[in-house]
Amino acid sequence: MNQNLTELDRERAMGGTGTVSDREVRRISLAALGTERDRIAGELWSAATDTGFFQVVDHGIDLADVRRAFDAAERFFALPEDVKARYPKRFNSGWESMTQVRPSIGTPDQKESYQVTLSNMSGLWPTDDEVAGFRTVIEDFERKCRLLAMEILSLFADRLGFDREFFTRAHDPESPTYQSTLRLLHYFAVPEDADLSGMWRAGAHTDFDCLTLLFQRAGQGGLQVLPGKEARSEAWTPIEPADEAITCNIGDMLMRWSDDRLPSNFHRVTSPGPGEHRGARYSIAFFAQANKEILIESAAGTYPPITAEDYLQQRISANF
Ligand SMILES: O=C(O)CCC(=O)C(=O)O
Ligand SMILES: [Fe+2]
Repeated sequence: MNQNLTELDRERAMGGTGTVSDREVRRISLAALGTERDRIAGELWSAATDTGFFQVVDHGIDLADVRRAFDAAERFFALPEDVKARYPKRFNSGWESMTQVRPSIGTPDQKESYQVTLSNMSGLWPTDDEVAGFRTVIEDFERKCRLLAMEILSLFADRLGFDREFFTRAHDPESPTYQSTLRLLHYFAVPEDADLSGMWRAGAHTDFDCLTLLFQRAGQGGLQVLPGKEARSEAWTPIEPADEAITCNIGDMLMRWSDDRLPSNFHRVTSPGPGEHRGARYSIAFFAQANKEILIESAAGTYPPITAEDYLQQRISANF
């Protein structure tokens, strides 16, 4: 059922350049999660309610696993176009190149992506001859990201008055209705003489999901964020990429579920400016998106209830 999504109106209004503003990017260590759960939950809640984004370190995903996933992604994107075209995007799985047009800016993101949604991968995995070991590495990384995302969401569940396993049940990977997605992203290198005016590597948007884990590589900057509460300021803060930190975004599903207590935040990826590094940029995002049949309800009635399936359908069709 189609509803008029306020998120789309918000996004359409966010196409300007805005300004750049330094803000503190909170880094939260998860090392003591076993013994200091309440303290860490408090730190995450405070960062998330203030700004909607934060970084986690000591998160339990080994750097070697992150590097293996990036290596697999680079080998996939290095395939000839006609090979990648054997695995075309189908809903939120498979490969696409320059087809995502954000409602904010109306021009295609200057990137290609390959998405993995476990319930919808039939015929979409490259063969071992094309990219050796790809499926094993990526499935393993998806699982590690999912477990971490569920851990972080369980800390929010406590504060929202949900039981600790609430989000884990809502993101069940064994179900054919699973729709959480691991997305590999490749932003193209930019030739010296290219005119980039009006072009974005990724136009301003909020994520459709509950929580995003975003992995960036040192030296490949460009991500800028705008805290949910300060969206009107259009003052964007660059996030310095670091291999060991995961940048976390609250997405719109969780904003709805929390009656806006946890604001989603706008973010975007700029094209290299004059004198900036023009090489390729790779990133990986895990989107925790509740299974299709799950009803996203806001207790105080800020939003009408909607199934996660309808919600995602509408957001995806506004982008592709
Ligand atoms: O590549 C990035 O740093 C951001 C990607 C992103 O925001 C997205 O795909 O939703
Ligand atoms: Fe995003």
